[in-house]
Formats: sequence, C-alpha cells, structure tokens
Amino acid sequence: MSNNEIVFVTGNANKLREVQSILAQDADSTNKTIRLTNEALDLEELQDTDLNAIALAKGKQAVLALGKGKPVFVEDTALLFDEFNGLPGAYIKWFVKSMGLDKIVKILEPFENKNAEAVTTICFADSKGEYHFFQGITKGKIVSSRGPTTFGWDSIFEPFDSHGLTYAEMAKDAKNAISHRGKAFAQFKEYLYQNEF
Ligand SMILES: O=c1nc[nH]c2c1ncn2[C@H]1C[C@H](O)[C@@H](COP(=O)(O)OP(=O)(O)OP(=O)(O)O)O1
Ligand SMILES: [Mg+2]
Repeated sequence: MSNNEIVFVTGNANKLREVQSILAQDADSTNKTIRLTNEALDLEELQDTDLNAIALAKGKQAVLALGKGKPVFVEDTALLFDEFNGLPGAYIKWFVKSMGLDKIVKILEPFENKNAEAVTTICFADSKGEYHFFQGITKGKIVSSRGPTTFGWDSIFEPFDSHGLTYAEMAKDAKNAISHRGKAFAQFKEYLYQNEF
C-alpha cells in the first residue's frame, strides 16, 4: 500500500472517533494525506503490567489478521492508580466491565492518594514489518462520576490540567488537546509525516 493508508484495528468506536479527529487536526505542511481506515477486530489482550508488551502483542495479532505489508496500528489504554503501584493499569477494562465505575471509585475511598495516570500506548507495524511505539500520559485523580458515562472511565478521571472537569465533562476537542490519547497520537502523527511507512 503506497497511498498513505493506515489501518486502525480497534473494536472501540469511541477511540476511533477520537483518533479520526486528532489525525484530521491541523493537516501538515508537507501536504501528506494520511488515510485512516478501521478494522473492528476483537484482538486477544495479553495480561501484563508492561504496556509496550501488551501493545506489541496486539500489534502482532493485527498484522497476522490483515496480512504482512499493510501499515497497521493498535493502541492499548491503561489507567494506573498511584496508590496501587500502577494497578489496575491495562486491567481497567475488566474492572469497568465487571465492577462498574462506582465501585472503582469506592476501592480508593480509604486512601488519601487518588492520583492516577491515563496512558495510551500505540504499536504501529509499518509495511516492512517493523514495529514502532508511541506513548502519551496524562496525570489526574479519580473522582465520583461526573458527566456522561458513554466512554469507559471518562466520568471518573479528572486531569490536573482540566480546570476541575472530568474528561466526560470536557468538550471533545478540549479532551483531545490534553489527553493521554491526544499526546500519543500527536507523536504518531509527527512520525507519519516525517517518514515513509
Ligand atoms: O480515553 C478514554 N477514556 C475513558 N475510557 C477509555 C479511554 N480509552 C479507553 N478507555 C477504556 C475502554 C476500555 O474499557 C479500557 C481500555 O481497554 P483497551 O483494550 O485499550 O480498549 P478496547 O478493548 O475497548 O478497544 P481495542 O479494540 O482498541 O482494544 O479503557
Ligand atoms: Mg481491547
């Protein structure tokens, strides 16, 4: 594929919307157009605390599913609680599914330290089969749910630089401007503009 097409393998429609919006913003000075397509495959997810290892395992599966030679990327997003030395981390997906947001907030109740880091790790496989990683981190704290509960744990994460709003209470562009995903994809975008892939 030489038309600058890249495939985002994700089953998460909210992620896809954010990534489409981030990649579309301030199209670059080199006039390189990146064509983003989506494959909504449900990839198996390695259980680990090493975020690059999880992203790489997802990336390898994406390459297997789509066939070698197609530039493809995945991302894995984790929520690390300081008090729990980084857990739930990548396991947050199963916490949200199984416990729900209110109980996640409650497990931190006995502790003073509610700080958390949101982390997106991108694994990009280029057409040569080489893997590249990009990561974005946003620090904040866990709070009682405020705002729409349409996207994961958005309503219980209040970034430190959001003027007191949870991700869920922020406008989409405002979230993307400071978010873990926004930061990771800003780096990825820069890479795509600067390199052949
Ligand atoms: O910005 C976000 N704001 C709030 N919640 C978020 C965000 N980004 C991911 N999330 C949720 C979705 C899932 O419960 C877990 C990440 O798990 P993660 O495996 O990366 O996502 P997923 O399985 O939904 O989609 P994918 O097909 O790309 O693996 O955190
Ligand atoms: Mg997943």
